Amino acid sequence: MNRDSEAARGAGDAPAVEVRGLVKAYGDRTVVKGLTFRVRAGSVTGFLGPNGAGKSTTLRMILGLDRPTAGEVLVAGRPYGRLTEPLRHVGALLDAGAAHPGRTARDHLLCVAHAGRLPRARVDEVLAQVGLESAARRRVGGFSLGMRQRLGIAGALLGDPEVLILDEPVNGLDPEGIRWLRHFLRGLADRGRAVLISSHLMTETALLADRLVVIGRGRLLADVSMAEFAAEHGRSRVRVRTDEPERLSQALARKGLRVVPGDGGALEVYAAEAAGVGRIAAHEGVAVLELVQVEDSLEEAFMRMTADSVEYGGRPLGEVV
Ligand SMILES: Nc1ncnc2c1ncn2[C@@H]1O[C@H](COP(=O)(O)OP(=O)(O)OP(=O)(O)O)[C@@H](O)[C@H]1O
Repeated sequence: MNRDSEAARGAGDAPAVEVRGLVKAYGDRTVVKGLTFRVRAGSVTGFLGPNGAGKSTTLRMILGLDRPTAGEVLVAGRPYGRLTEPLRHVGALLDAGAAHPGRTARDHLLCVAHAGRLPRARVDEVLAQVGLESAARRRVGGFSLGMRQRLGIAGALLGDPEVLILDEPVNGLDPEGIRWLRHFLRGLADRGRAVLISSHLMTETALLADRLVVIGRGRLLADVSMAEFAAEHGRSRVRVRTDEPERLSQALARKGLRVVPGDGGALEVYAAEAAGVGRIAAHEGVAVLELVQVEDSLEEAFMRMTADSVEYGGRPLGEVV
């Protein structure tokens, strides 16, 4: 049986990564506080949280680079340290700047393959997979950030792993690079691999992931599909502008709608439909100058969800909710 069908067969069985009650304390400071979540085969999971939420610490524990204070992580059903051929189970990109600048891309990957006792033939395969064949004999020092990301991903793929973990993979990628990454990761997931990508930006995660694990201050805030997150947290409001805002505001409030002042003298009406707001205005005899249905962006929903857990955050000006 080839690895693709093996991995596909794994989909739906045991989770590719299982994080159970994970805790990490540095001295008297606990930065990961009882995290439990799963990363499934066949999906791209976004691991999302504001700066300092504990993402990198968690990834390091998944990869056996840091020891949990409590709890455990299982990769393919076992702790990382008990995997006999770890690079065949999980590949990771934690720091795209890790390659020696004086080495060529190919030599860098040959070193990684050698250290991991992986076949040399994989080097040319992964270079082709990430589209770096033509740059294989160039020194890494001259690479753009996007090329370094591709090289880092190539390194993570050397063992043809079931699980791919990428820390902030979008850093340095231009829109074309992001598009490439989306298709690339989707392709891996479609072939039954589990992909976990960390980020502190919802917009870029939404482009790449079909599942979301959101953390804030070391705690789990959500473990949902992208579609569920959008359905639960995307909020709809109506922006309406009139030359009699006071009167319209009172009329809307009488109907039980929550109204707050918006930009440029407009009113923001929460949990409302534009047609309903238009009818109330007509009934009140107030001229409507602008009437727009506004959907909250996923980024706004994410920021609201993590508002209490931003380490060095300030309160946004004009907060209306
Ligand atoms: N070796 C360490 N010793 C002490 N504190 C640490 C150590 N490593 C991380 N921390 C702290 O743990 C917290 C979580 O850090 P971590 O790097 O895991 O967050 P993150 O979510 O990856 O953030 P970012 O998006 O900024 O990379 C931070 O407050 C950080 O200062």
